[in-house]
Amino acid sequence: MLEMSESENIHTNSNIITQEFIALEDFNATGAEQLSFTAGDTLLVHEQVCTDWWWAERSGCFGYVPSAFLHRGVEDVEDAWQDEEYFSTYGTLKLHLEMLSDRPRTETYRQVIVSNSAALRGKVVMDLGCGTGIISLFCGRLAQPAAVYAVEASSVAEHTEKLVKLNRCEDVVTVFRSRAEDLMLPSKVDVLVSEWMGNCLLFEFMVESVLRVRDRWLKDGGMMWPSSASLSLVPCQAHADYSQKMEFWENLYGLDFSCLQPVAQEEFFSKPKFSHQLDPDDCLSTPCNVISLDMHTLSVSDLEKLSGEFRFTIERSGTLHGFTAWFSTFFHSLDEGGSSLELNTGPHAESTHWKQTLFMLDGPIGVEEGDCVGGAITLQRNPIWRRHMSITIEWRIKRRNDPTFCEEKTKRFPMWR
Ligand SMILES: N=C(N)NC/C=C/[C@H]1O[C@@H](n2cnc3c(N)ncnc32)[C@H](O)[C@@H]1O
Repeated sequence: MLEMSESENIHTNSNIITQEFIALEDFNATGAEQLSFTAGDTLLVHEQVCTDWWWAERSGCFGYVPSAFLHRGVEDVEDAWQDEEYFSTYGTLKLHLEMLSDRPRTETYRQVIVSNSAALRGKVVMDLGCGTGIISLFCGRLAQPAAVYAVEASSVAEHTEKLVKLNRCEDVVTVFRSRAEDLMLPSKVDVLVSEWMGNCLLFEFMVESVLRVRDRWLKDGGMMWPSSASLSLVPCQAHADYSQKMEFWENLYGLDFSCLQPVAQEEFFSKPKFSHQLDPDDCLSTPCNVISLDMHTLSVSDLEKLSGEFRFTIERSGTLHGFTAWFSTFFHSLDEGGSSLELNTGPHAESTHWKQTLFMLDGPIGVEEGDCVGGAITLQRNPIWRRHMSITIEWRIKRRNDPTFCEEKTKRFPMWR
């Protein structure tokens, strides 16, 4: 009769396993014995040959894969959406105060309701993720819709009920405390309005909830507000950030702390910096739209990976420290041929609580007027942590005065996992 410990040794050789893993990002094999895969693929790992390389299978192909790119299956992650934490952050007033204090944001939504007030008469509106209900109250007070469904999953909904009564909208506005995806409604809606935009447009991925609710509850021909959204990018200088976080270590009270610069690079510049206030004078080129989303046709699966190309001509000599991104959203008119309204969170518009997002490169690059910076940006949703993504920027620099020069690099910025 084998002792328990002996039987364990026989059956659990620490290397031989057969376990499903999910690819966190793309891997392109550099040798015949390696196995390529795409972010989100499921791989069957047969043997953890060593710490860094495992023997795995995908759709009948076998090969070595880098273990750092893999994560145990989603069932392993107790809460891929982190809803507990997410909705509790919206349960207090702090974030609502910040959003309500953002005048350009809130005023744009008010303007949308005012300029469509006649067409909203008798319509059914859903305000998805209504928070304190400000957009629903705009509808109830500035237009005459038949009904407004104010949907809010967090505990702030208790306050929303009181605000609806206090502002005499209870006969039009109904508050539903629920995740919008779980709603059972009396009818489909004519208009689905939501303020869902996160850092770099998509962070938090509340947009997935908006699309799912659109597919289930928006009438054919119904209106999405925002109707479309775009992500803009510009090559930029960031002398202040570079000096405060990197040059800072070179001469500290007469001492040399420069050996900490690689640590500073990792700690301060390996992730995007949000709420960055880009000075228009630090734009090295005319910004360009790299991604455009049509909210009437965008699908949830499109959100996994979105990418766009760019090609900038440097318009002023300076230092390329990185790229800055921001978004705009557009609100089409309910009236045929009516003009759209825009909420622009860029450096040339009135500042919003989002400000902009700065992506610092691994080292400043001198650029001259006429140089060309081309490349692509890819927003890759995290296959495990569903509210997160990584942003990869590939860029190459061609110099006007030196046709033989061509520097090509790529950098991946997790936001935030
Ligand atoms: N990040 C920006 N700009 N706005 C975030 C706005 C988020 C608000 O919408 C609510 N919310 C988010 N997702 C859902 C959902 N699926 N169902 C119901 N309520 C939801 C949150 O609790 C916040 O109050």
